[in-house]
Amino acid sequence: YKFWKTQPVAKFDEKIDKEGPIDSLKTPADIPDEPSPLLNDFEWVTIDLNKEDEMKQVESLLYEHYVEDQDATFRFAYSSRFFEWALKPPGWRHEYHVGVRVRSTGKLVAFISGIPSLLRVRNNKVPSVEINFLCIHKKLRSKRLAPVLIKEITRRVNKNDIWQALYTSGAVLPTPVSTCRYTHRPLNWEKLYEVGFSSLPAGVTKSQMIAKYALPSSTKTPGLRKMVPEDAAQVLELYNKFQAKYDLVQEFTKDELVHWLCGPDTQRDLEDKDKVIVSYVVEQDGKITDFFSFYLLPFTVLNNSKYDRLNVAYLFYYATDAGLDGKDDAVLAKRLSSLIGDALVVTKNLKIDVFNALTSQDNTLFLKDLKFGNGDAFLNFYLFNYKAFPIKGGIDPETKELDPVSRSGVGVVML
Ligand SMILES: CCCCCCCCCCCCCC(=O)SCCNC(=O)CCNC(=O)[C@H](O)C(C)(C)COP(=O)(O)OP(=O)(O)OC[C@H]1O[C@@H](n2cnc3c(N)ncnc32)[C@H](O)[C@@H]1OP(=O)(O)O
Ligand SMILES: Cc1c(COc2ccc(F)c(F)c2F)oc2cccc(OCCCNCc3cccnc3)c12
Repeated sequence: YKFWKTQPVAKFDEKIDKEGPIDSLKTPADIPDEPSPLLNDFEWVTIDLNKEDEMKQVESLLYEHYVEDQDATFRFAYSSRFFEWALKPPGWRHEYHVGVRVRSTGKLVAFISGIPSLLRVRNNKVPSVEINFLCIHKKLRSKRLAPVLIKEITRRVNKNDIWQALYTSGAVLPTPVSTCRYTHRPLNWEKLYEVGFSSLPAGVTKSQMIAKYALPSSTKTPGLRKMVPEDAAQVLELYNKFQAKYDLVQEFTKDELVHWLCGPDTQRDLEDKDKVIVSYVVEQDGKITDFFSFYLLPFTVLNNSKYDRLNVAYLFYYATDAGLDGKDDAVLAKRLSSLIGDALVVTKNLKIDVFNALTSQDNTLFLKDLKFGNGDAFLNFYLFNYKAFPIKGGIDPETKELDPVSRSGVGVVML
């Protein structure tokens, strides 16, 4: 850890006595006005995501060079439409969209991004940024460029008097504040089998697997309907009450909640199947008692003769007033199984192939019941320049199996 050893992050197995910033003596005046030097052939740029061609360049860089599964069978296919949502929430800043170009050709070869976020870590409010989409062209890997990108976005963020960050990664780095497990609920099992994601257990036929994952064609929750921006005040109140139980939470203004759950203004009138974010509420007697949301982010299927794309939905934020008294988990589990069960029906009808969820939030209460299978990968949550006691990730630390009893303290969902 030649780079991470030099950063204000908790060292591995470091015992901490209290929670809070690690470095807290700097002010923006201490921060350099200039970026670190790059190798001569390269130059720093601020990407202007309001320019279609620059948005396209970010999309293309990540389309070819972003996160793959370890067998290099699938790669995330983030689109410009997704970045309009993920990288331009209320309060977004151009300077947090950092690129590296080849000086002579202008080719974009690296990117890293940040968005402003007000975190709550247990009882402390932590103004921060969420760092995501760190990507270096495959031909420029293992040249220590990642630390340079991380230092540059840190410099730009510090200049604005922000000193903490939240990020996730499959990579193991010093030091996760929480670790969650990937889980998957097949919707189109046959396609998952044909692309090599799902396997056929011994002694089971394909039609038995297809029957196992069958779903009703319509939802069952009375009062379930699509969310509209006018619902935001009630949804925000419900979200805040429901998320109060978690240790790591992203706090939203009403405008931020509308952005994250209803999408950018420009995408409001799209059909659900073309949206990046889909949200539903349950309204009973004029009162919103529940909501759920999921985002749509496909995978490119690498070298498969029949399919080149996998349609994936990811569970995003949800809440129900069934769980607010915190007394009876059985009532909460039953309500969530029914609610998220309807989310499966909605995504199946949108021709989604698999519905993904982490073991965060209250998910371990319903994952088994709804036939989510455990993935073989984990997502680590990290805080930059902030010491925090470990936060439960919904899995048993030893066995890595789901932990429906102590559940998770992670309320935030990263894209
Ligand atoms: C206050 C504001 C603070 C803001 C900043 C907060 C921190 C944000 C941190 C970033 C959050 C990102 C969140 C996401 O986007 S996670 C998604 C990351 N992107 C991908 O996985 C896409 C495909 N992979 C690549 O593009 C490259 O492999 C990347 C760019 C990932 C590394 O490039 P490369 O493979 O060419 O390596 P290197 O030679 O340049 O550098 C090697 C050094 O980099 C450390 N490394 C490797 N992978 C990661 C990683 N995912 N997070 C943090 N550090 C990482 C590694 O431990 C080593 O350091 P050390 O072991 O020597 O110490
Ligand atoms: C990613 C991901 C997976 C992998 O899922 C599949 C992989 C291959 C498939 F063929 C397939 F059908 C999957 F569903 O299952 C998940 C379950 C819950 C949440 C998941 O990802 C949350 C979004 C992670 N942000 C992207 C990212 C990923 C790694 C590091 N940094 C950022 C995932």
